[in-house]
Amino acid sequence: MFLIQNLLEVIIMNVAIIGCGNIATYVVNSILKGDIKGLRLHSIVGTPRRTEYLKEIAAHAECNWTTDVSSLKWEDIDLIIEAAGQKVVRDYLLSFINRGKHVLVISIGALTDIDFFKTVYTAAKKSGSQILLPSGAIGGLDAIRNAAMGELSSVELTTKKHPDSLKSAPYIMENGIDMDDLQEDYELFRGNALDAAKAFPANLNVAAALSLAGIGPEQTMVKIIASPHIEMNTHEIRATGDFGNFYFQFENKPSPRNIKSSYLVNLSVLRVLRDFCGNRGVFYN
Ligand SMILES: NC(=O)C1=CN([C@@H]2O[C@H](COP(=O)(O)OP(=O)(O)OC[C@H]3O[C@@H](n4cnc5c(N)ncnc54)[C@H](O)[C@@H]3O)[C@@H](O)[C@H]2O)C=CC1
Ligand SMILES: O=C([O-])CC(=O)C(=O)O
Repeated sequence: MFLIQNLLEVIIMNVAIIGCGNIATYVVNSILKGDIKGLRLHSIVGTPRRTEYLKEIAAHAECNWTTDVSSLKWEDIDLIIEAAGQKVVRDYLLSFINRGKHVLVISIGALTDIDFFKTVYTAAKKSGSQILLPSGAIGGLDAIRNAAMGELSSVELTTKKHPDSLKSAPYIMENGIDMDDLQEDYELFRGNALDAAKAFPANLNVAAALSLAGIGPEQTMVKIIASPHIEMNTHEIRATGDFGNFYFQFENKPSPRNIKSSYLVNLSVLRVLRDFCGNRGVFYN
């Protein structure tokens, strides 16, 4: 086993990271510190305003910088990490896969469009690409998937976040919701995971991940609460089926670089990348 581990670690993959925000910065730091053996930083794609900080920390890495995904040097890249938002997934994921690249997708909300998901899945089977979907800010998806092998009758997610984390969401803007003077919990949204991931694209990717593991985006029910006194990003999952029922509660610290995202997401991406690179000999799911 020890020998196999060492052999696996010799295989180095060139990685391109899209996004220069919280998750991208965490991943770049992890690669540069040697926390993900098997990955070499090849390219970083960022919007001009956001690249400066990352350029400082990656100053000594021989890394290509670009502001445009289409200008990546494809032939040298093995793995692409999307840490930029659902639009990037919708715009580019299929082209990555058709080129045979492996892709880690963190903005899973884009995959709630089932026709898009099927197209991506079919293309990946054809090209041999692996699509890595971290569980992100939640967990328990193994239990959801297990339960879905039988009759999984209901899956519900209740997400509670501070209004500051939610106020730039399209749903808030479009409905002119003012949360500045909120004194108590306020239910913002009740609907399915498909609509939740669209309405709160930077907040409800968890709903998408949960739904794809279980009974799908249209059947998975979501409640979103703005909570002015809460300090943690809280996600509660309830599921019922012929197995019985379960309840998970996640009380996540917000990431220091982005209060919208839980720090657990960064750890989840790190863990998936380590597993993918074979740094661990055991596959957990
Ligand atoms: N699956 C999950 O549990 C979670 C998923 N997410 C997703 O991860 C995404 C990233 O999260 P954070 O790093 O915390 O957000 P962030 O806002 O700190 O960073 C996102 C970065 O992507 C950049 N970006 C946007 N479009 C781009 C493009 N076309 N090319 C290059 N860069 C682009 C932005 O300028 C920004 O710097 C979120 O937008 C959200 O969709 C976030 C938290 C949990
Ligand atoms: O980080 C979180 O708590 C959840 C989140 O933003 C998302 O799912 O997009």
